[in-house]
Amino acid sequence: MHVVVNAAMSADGKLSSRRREQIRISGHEDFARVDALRADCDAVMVGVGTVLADDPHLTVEDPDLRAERRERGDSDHPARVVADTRARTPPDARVLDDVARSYVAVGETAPDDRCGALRDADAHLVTAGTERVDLAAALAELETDGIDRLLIEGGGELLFSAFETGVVDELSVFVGSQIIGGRDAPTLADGEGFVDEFPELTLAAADRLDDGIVLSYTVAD
Ligand SMILES: NC(=O)C1=CN([C@@H]2O[C@H](COP(=O)(O)OP(=O)(O)OC[C@H]3O[C@@H](n4cnc5c(N)ncnc54)[C@H](OP(=O)(O)O)[C@@H]3O)[C@@H](O)[C@H]2O)C=CC1
Ligand SMILES: Nc1nc(O)c(N)c(N[C@@H]2O[C@H](COP(=O)(O)O)[C@@H](O)[C@H]2O)n1
Repeated sequence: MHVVVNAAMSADGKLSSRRREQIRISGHEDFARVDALRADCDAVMVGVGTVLADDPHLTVEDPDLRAERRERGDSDHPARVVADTRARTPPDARVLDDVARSYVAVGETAPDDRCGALRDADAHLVTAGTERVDLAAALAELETDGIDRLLIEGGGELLFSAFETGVVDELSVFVGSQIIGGRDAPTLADGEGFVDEFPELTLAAADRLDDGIVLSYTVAD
């Protein structure tokens, strides 16, 4: 599976504020770039923290991009995937609506009643890991379902795990022109943090967009 990470961060590296509410960091051009990235993927993944904070939809906005997907035999929208160990995704979350296929990756001890409620909402459950969703195992399971290209959009906890697990092939990050600040505000990679063996990136491009810049990297194996 090819895994692309995309995020938007402030000039001081924050994905949102300490209130963990969605903040518009990207401008129109960057949102259009993200829409094209989504359209190029088989699935878009976020952590349950982002679902609870933002209630995202994770679909493709541009009708032309949807038409191109149909022309190549794909559904209008990529599938949505939530990493959610304890099955906390609300069954009425937008990410579970019927416009696209939805997966929730849960842990082995996720409560049966909450898993049942997610199945009732037509979510496809993938079970992997105990303390936290085992990303490598979950992604391997998704690959058997035809997901070959995955976009992970955040938040900071999930992105750290993705880098820690070594599943990321590419990173693109829009750096906006504002300061958000806050020691508890989410950053691109939160989690425990690395103390050595830092994932190494190769800068492939730096493109000015809106009032910011998109940095595109490949990730060393
Ligand atoms: N600017 C941007 O581009 C973006 C900003 N955001 C912002 O980020 C914030 C949310 O980020 P954050 O709070 O870090 O939440 P995340 O979306 O990263 O979700 C984290 C949660 O996912 C669950 N999870 C399951 N498996 C794993 C795993 N293997 N590794 C890590 N987490 C796992 C955990 O909950 P559990 O243990 O219960 O499973 C964890 O607490 C919001 O404020 C949102 O607005 C989000 C996306 C993009
Ligand atoms: N690319 C980007 N730029 C920003 O400024 C953002 N705040 C985000 N946030 C992410 O987009 C998701 C919302 O998706 P929908 O519009 O609902 O499809 C949100 O949950 C974050 O993942 N992204």
